[in-house]
Amino acid sequence: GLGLSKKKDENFGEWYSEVVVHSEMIEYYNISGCYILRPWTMSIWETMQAFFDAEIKRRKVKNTYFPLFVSPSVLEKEKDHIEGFAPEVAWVTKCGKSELEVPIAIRPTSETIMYPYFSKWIRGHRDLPLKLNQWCNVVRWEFSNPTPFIRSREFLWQEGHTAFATQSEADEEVLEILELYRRIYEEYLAIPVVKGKKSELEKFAGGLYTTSVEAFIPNTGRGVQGATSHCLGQNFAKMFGIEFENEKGGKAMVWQNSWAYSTRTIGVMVMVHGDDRGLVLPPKVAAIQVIVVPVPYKDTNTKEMFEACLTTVDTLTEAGFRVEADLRDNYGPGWKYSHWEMKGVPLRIEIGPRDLEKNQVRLVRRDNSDKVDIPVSNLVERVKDFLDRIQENLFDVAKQKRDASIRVAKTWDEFIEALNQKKMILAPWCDEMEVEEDVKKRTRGETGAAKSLCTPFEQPELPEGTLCFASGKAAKKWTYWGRSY
Ligand SMILES: O=C1CCCN[C@@H]1CCCn1cnc2ccccc2c1=O
Repeated sequence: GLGLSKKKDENFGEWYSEVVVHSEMIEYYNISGCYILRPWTMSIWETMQAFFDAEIKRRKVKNTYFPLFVSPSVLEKEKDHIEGFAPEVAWVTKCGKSELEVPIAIRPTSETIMYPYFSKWIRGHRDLPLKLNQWCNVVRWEFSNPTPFIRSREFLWQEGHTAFATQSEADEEVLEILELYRRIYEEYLAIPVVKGKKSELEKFAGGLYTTSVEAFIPNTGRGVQGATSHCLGQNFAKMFGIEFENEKGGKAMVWQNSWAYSTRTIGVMVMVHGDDRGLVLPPKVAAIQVIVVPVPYKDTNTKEMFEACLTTVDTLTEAGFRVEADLRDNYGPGWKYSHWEMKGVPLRIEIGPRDLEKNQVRLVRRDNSDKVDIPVSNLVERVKDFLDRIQENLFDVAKQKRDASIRVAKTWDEFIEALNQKKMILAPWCDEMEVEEDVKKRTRGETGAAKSLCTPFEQPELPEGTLCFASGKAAKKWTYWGRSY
């Protein structure tokens, strides 16, 4: 029947699995770690894609499409780039009944697929900057517990790959793209994120430095890397011989970036905003922002009521909202309320006999259940106001909960205490890699070790003499730590 059998605060993992299925976003698939993305998911993905694609096109990034398959010699071009990831690479070893001479890898990311051609296409400084992006799927055959959207063996993403003549151009773009990722989370998904730099241990090993937007799930006390924007330096240029003749006629290697966000964003949204009645969609990404439900009484004139519903749909559609009416006569209003609440539709409009008489409608908010009767004459402006308030409120509530989950820790004991209370920890750190490795060892447990999440660009004051929470050495920076997905 309708309704969730698990509560968010009691059994988060099962609550999450139920919500993504009952809201008709996901269908489980008979291969572990693979999921069917249903239209309710794809419409969210497409809304974010429309925003991001338009923004990168404004920045003269061009979309391209490279093959899914990569040969081993190319994939393993740079040992240290691939070694940590090798176990996750999926291979095609046969077709039909015959073995392939040479196995072929399925792309887990496209650096090694693209960069031989960057080398071929980039000859002179006029070929720069080269800015390409592709919207595609990637495959990483992970073995840690699969979770819809958050950790799947195949996922959709965009991967941007750019090449510049100078480091400063690359540095500038890294942060421009990171700001777009912040906007996706904060302005579309209504999720607060921290912008920062990854540690040497957590960064993309093939790159120079990694920046990221970090989200947090208060219920599980886990951080989640929301999106990444890497400066690759000249590392891949050296590997693949990507050099150009500069204005002075000399040879120089290019400076590169790569950046991505994926369908993981959607899982974070479900986790942050969902409640015990199901999904809660921010209006900006909701496929249906307003659902109109007739509330017929025993002898009501349903014809007049349905007409009022359809007129409401037309008026709001013309005003630019995504609105539908549920006029199915095989379900009652109560069933419809639960159904559309489970699917997270931000605003419901009820039209009953009394509403018809008074030429009004009832608005019901999904986020806080507020309801108000409004005259039909004010319909468009009140619906716009309600949807804007829902979008803001979802962000404000999520930010309040995230901020309440942050603890400052200056000593190891304070750190462990906060970790056990499922907090995101801001701690002064000496920035030594061995110390971070030690923290991982000392916090290893059945729910996973703590790791650094990022060093926020917004650094609080670090008084002279502040000591590292883990090593006792002189602290160099404030860094966020926590368990993570
Ligand atoms: O994040 C991004 C942004 C988009 C382009 N790629 C970079 C870095 C990807 C790092 N990575 C991540 N998993 C992998 C898994 C198998 C093989 C290689 C890799 C791998 O290189």
